[in-house]
Amino acid sequence: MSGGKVDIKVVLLGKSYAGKTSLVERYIHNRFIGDTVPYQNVITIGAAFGAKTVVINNKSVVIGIWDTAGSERYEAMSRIYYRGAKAAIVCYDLTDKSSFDRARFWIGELQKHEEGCQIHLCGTKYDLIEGNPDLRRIDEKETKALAIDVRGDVYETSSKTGKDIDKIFVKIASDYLNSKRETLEEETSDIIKLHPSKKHFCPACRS
Ligand SMILES: Nc1nc2c(ncn2[C@@H]2O[C@H](COP(=O)(O)OP(=O)(O)OP(=O)(O)O)[C@@H](O)[C@H]2O)c(=O)[nH]1
Repeated sequence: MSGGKVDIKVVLLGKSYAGKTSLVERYIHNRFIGDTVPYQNVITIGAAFGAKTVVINNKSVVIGIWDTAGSERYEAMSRIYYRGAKAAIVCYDLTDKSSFDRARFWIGELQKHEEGCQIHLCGTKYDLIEGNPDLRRIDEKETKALAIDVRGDVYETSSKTGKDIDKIFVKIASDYLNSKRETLEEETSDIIKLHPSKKHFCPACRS
């Protein structure tokens, strides 16, 4: 997709190496480049943009995804990219405790500056802990508590296997459609209040 209208802006935030680019690659192109390309060749500089159309109940939603650079060197730039985002996927590597601290940092930023942005928590690299639970460094209870705190969802994904990646974007698209429907319903009820039916004011009808 190129040059088309985007319905909803989504931003990915998180520590460098947390797996943000891999998540977008899996979602948009259904591929995992990790096994074939050395990490130095895929490190994000600034930010990257991609888009995908989701269809829910015959309704299309174009999701525009900003994949920000995790390196602290680009922190100021990442702030520019989350402006106006309707949803944020805050990523942390399930095998790296420090990546969760960084996720908390980004959540604090969003809460301070982007009130209207729905936050989703995303633990990455689930495939690594699946066969070896000892590698898990981030407690599920802690992430669930944080998700309740931010009124968002928490996902544990793998870009290698594709686990739960589509789910995040389907949820974001459904939330968008629901909020659009609610707005339409509110507008319709305002119109009805402003323009009550003529019948109500018809003297002949009162008799
Ligand atoms: N096993 C496994 N490795 C992953 C997964 N996701 C990402 N990786 C690896 O983790 C490393 C970092 O992934 P990236 O997607 O480049 O991380 P990033 O968050 O975009 O990093 P920056 O661009 O520096 O912000 C790469 O070597 C990936 O192959 C996953 O689900 N499973």
